[in-house]
Amino acid sequence: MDIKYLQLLAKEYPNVETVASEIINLNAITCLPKGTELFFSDIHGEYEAFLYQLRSASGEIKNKIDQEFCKTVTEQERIQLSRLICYPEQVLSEVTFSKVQLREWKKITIYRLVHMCKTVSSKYTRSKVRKKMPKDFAYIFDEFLNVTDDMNQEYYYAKIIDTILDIQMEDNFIIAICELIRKLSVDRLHIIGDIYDRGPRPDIIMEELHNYQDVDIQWGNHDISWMGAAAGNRALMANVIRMAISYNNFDVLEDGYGINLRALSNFAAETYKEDDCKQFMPHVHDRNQFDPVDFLLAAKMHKAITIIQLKLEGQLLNRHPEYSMEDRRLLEKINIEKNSVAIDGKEYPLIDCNFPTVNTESPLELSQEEQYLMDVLAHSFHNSRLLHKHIRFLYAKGSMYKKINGNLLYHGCIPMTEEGEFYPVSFGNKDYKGVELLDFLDVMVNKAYFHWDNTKEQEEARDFLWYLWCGSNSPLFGKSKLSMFENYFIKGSKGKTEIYNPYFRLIQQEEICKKILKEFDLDENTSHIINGHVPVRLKEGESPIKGNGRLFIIDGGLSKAYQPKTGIAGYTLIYSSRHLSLAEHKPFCPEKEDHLIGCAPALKVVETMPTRILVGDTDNGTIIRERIKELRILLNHYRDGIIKETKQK
Ligand SMILES: O=P(O)(O)OC[C@H]1O[C@](O)(COP(=O)(O)O)[C@@H](O)[C@@H]1O
Ligand SMILES: [Mn+2]
Repeated sequence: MDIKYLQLLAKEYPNVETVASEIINLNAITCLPKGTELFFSDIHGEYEAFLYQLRSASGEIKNKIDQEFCKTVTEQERIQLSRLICYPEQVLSEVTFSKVQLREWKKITIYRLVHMCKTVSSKYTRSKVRKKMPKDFAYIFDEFLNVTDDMNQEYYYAKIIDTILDIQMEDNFIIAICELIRKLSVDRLHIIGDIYDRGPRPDIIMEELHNYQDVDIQWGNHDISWMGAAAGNRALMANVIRMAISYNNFDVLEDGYGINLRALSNFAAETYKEDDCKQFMPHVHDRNQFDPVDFLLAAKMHKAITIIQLKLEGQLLNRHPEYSMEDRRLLEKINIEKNSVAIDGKEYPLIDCNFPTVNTESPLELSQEEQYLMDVLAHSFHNSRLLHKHIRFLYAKGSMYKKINGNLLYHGCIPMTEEGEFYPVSFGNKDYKGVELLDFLDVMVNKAYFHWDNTKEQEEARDFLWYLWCGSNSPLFGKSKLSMFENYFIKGSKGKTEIYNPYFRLIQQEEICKKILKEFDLDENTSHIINGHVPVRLKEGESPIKGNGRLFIIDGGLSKAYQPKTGIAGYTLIYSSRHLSLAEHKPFCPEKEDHLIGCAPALKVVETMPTRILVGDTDNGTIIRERIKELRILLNHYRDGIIKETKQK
């Protein structure tokens, strides 16, 4: 081993005693049960439901409360305790007792919370628990968690609680301990893409994730679309604005990210003055808390930005014949005299033929006003601090795929041929497929945002994010086309079908799932693939479990817009030291008083581990063993006098 590396290590562990105690500590950690991992996908801006599922650890907290207190505490009180752990500020503000009763209630509540905290921390080392503790109460928590049943200790414990109440710090204490219980209930969070679009406030979700310690994200097509918009791709800027307006989500744009929509609003009101914009009515009414927008004006803005997007996409496709998507330059395929459009060789009548800004000579050219309003929007995207904070976070924690503890996570698919071979996708002069394809795309995604030199290469990478959003060979999209134009302008369902990549059919076969796992260098007999992207239509008898349990699709429709299709409100996957379970969520209805009672997910164990999984069996266990090896070498170097010890005072 490199002596220079050992000398660096010696700075952290300067003598035999410090090395020895770290070796003992690390060995002990490998024998603890592995922490619980929670998997989410396709959150789609539904911040209320997501925050509840995250804070309740997908029902795990209530289960633990039931296990601990089912014999001594009523169901009603157990529900109240779980609600308190999720939303302490709110529950504390709601309790109505007399002064004496309130003190009693708070005292008992603190005892119960401390008990819960001990239960959920039992899997971790003291040091790990300390790291998760809110700083303000760290000392008291430490005392509580390590108190024994000895009589004097009990007295000491009661004294601390009385003092907390006497000095009126109990609410702060309760809020802090609830946060600690939540943090200890989930060791690691995996987000398998699509945080953005459709639902009202993805920015609030991003803020919550930003404050979370251990999280990884696998980018979804909707996330990539926002990343591209933030990187400066104007077609994607138009796309994210169009999606937001189509769901009447002005708050995320204006209040959340400070995007200035005034130029768009003025332009739309003027240009589409005589147009009822029927095809462009937002899907949702009354959504915005801040500055609600007139519904008809929203429809006009929606149409205005859609036309701009179609122009910008056409221009982008002109720059990139290699995408082989000329057939998507649909504004050029409109026949104004006949009021029709040619798609895939067929003529379809248009249901909306009012295109006041489209110049038939050069349909893809922006009018002067459109150009101006795009400049205004681009300026906002460039300068939104919060947007860039969130996008940087997506980059820092995100990737095209992740391998972790025997699971392979990615949002959409690995493009395949009908025969089940990895589909080769050409970029430049090279073909990429399988794992190589995803690795290559990861580099491209990073280039698009982080190379600030505005070279042609970066421009290409930025345009490429648009391809990842909707290109047929994009693993994040995985469909033959995105029928945006067709959905707005063609009547009925003809010509609108988006055909899924063969992957989505082939994954029913265990052999195909095993082939993918092998491609990613994972054990084909024990590992799993976890995907999102395609809503699982439970209502129609579809199952989230594919390939004989080798693959899970956990997009069950957290997005409200998709719940009528799926019949439920999403899945989360929970991987504890004993089980892999699917939590099937019911729609989140905060307007109902007892919603948290009806809201508990149905839990289904999909795999029981042959023996309890320990930290030593995880990826982190491998890293720890490596570290122990290095520390042992350092220990020997101290003993042989090759490296000199520094004694601490
Ligand atoms: O239902 P919406 O929000 O109008 O969006 C429909 C579009 O969204 C997509 O499904 C892509 O989004 P997903 O990644 O969530 O599936 C397109 O294929 C489709 O055309
Ligand atoms: Mn998706």
